[in-house]
Amino acid sequence: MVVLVSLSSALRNLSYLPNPTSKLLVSTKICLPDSLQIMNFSPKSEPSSGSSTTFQVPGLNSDEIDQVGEETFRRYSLPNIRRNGVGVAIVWFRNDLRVLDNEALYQAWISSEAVLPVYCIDPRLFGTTHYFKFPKSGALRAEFMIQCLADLKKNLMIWGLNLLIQHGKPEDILPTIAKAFEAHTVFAHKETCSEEVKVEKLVSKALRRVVITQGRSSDQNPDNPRLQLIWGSTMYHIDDLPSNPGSLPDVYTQFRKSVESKCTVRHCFKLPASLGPLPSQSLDDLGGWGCVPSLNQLGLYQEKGDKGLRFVGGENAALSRVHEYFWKKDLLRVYKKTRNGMLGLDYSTKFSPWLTFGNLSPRFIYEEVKRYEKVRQANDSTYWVLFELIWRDYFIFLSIKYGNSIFHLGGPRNVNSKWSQDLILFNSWREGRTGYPLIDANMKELYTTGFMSNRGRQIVCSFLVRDMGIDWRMGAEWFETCLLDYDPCSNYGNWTYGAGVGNDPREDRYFSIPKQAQTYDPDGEYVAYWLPELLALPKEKRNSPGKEYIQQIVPLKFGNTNSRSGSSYPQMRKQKREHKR
Ligand SMILES: Cc1cc2nc3c(=O)[nH]c(=O)nc-3n(C[C@H](O)[C@H](O)[C@H](O)COP(=O)(O)OP(=O)(O)OC[C@H]3O[C@@H](n4cnc5c(N)ncnc54)[C@H](O)[C@@H]3O)c2cc1C
Ligand SMILES: Nc1ncnc2c1ncn2[C@@H]1O[C@H](COP(=O)(O)OP(=O)(O)OP(=O)(O)O)[C@@H](O)[C@H]1O
Repeated sequence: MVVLVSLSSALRNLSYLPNPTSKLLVSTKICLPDSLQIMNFSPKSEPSSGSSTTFQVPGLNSDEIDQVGEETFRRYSLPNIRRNGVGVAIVWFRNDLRVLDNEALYQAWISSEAVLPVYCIDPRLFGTTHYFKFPKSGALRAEFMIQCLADLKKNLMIWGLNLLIQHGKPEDILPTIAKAFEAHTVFAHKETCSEEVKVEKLVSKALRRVVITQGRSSDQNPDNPRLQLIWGSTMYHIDDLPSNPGSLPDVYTQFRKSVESKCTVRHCFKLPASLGPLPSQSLDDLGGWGCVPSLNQLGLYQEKGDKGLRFVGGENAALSRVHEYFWKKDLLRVYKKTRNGMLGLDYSTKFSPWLTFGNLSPRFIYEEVKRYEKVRQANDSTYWVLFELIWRDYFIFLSIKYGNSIFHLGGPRNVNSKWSQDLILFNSWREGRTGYPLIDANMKELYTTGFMSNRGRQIVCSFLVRDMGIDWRMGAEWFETCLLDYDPCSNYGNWTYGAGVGNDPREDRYFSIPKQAQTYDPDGEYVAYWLPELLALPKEKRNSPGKEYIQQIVPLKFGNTNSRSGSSYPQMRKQKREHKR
């Protein structure tokens, strides 16, 4: 009856089904690409200059990851809860690839007798970016997504369900499935940007055309399935905001103070003992459950990077990273002091890729911070993780307030500036060949791993838009391709902010490279890690190697000295106004 079997045993027996209650599941295999058949977690210690190994995030082995998953799910289980619904409900998984604190999944379960979880591999995700036609999803992010799907399928099976994986547009797939399964509702999480909202509208419209006749009594159920959208991506719920998103303050600090004083964070949704059963209908007409795709099947190829961070996708890895960062390594205690680092696993939480795919709920992080504050200590650092998550909320809500203007050149403030689209300059930035080690190292890290620190992102953004004068959207779209944690709201929100077309009260944010290097990479450890040719240089020369490195492609806007001391630059006046985020 209780379906919560050991994650370790489920992994070991990937081809068997842990839930004996479901007829459909018997003899079904989790169909995984070869690269996922054995997830071999091999944690390594911290990176150091010159080392060329990859470092897995989280740095736990597979048994530890399973154990953390099991313990967390146990803490969040609510075995006595009863469902009271009828018929079949569909869960359309989008950027909410988790079981815990997933309100769409919970609502589907409570309002039905059987739940069918579905994921659509939408070809539009693998098209090109809007203006500059870069790949819309780089191979690293696609690989992370594949891992998320495999992990979700596994967790759903543990809870008595499965994941139907289909290739195609949700507006084509969901109505067909709703019809075949006579579903009364498709539950999904609401998104905010126009591309995603457009798909929601198309799905909703297509569902309205589906007429379900069989087995329904008209007084109990509507004739056609409906799309029920649920809010679930932010820490503060949209319905709890002090005003509707259209009237929210433009400036972050005002937004933060307002939500902190007037709102509370809702509790996470707990889990019943089983989410099953699945609907009794056969999936034969749909070709079975579908496979977790391989990178090849998505038309992508990724050379294996041999250094830097390697994130593991999925909810179990996400929960394990929270456990590792907060409890095992006790790093939450010092987060505020370390968060501006650039090298290694532990200077910051690294939660962002899992937040983007919804493997991790921000409310869960909030509850873990509060638990840590009770059990261990509360200080500036414990608060600061929440402070940063409010930045994330802020950009999500701003995307509602400002709509498509966050993607436009003039940004939300419709600023009219001159920008260049010089491809020689842009490509030198993109490929890490600018002649500035701090820029080049960060861009190589992004390309190799799909990740870059927040400090690095601010520096390379400032360099591209302020020193090179390049159209900020080129930078934003390259980030869209490469980042594992790419999220339209945070990405375009931060880029408009950095380019001076967003809602930053300071319009002249300039990050001086020599000053940044001196403060955040004083011994050149970071640049030498990504640019091993600098290793042989004395530490103080690595960020200002002169002729020992490639020629600088542009001078810096406020002086081009690479002196280690930041105090004598003509740009100091500007630097004092650098916004410390
Ligand atoms: C130009 C630029 C582009 C960016 N693009 C993205 C993006 O596409 N997706 C994304 O998630 N973040 C983006 N960020 C924000 C930030 O850099 C990353 O969230 C952060 O580096 C992720 O690392 P972490 O999880 O270790 O962060 P931590 O420092 O540990 O912060 C914890 C969490 O707070 C949130 N957070 C922190 N800083 C920000 C911020 N400035 N804006 C929004 N949320 C924040 C993230 O969810 C993060 O996981 C961008 C920043 C810049 C300057
Ligand atoms: N999730 C998303 N990720 C990236 N870009 C998005 C997303 N959602 C919407 N956009 C962008 O929003 C814009 C669509 O808005 P709009 O209709 O104003 O554009 P458009 O008229 O096609 O663009 P333009 O007139 O600027 O060429 C596009 O730039 C599109 O790429």
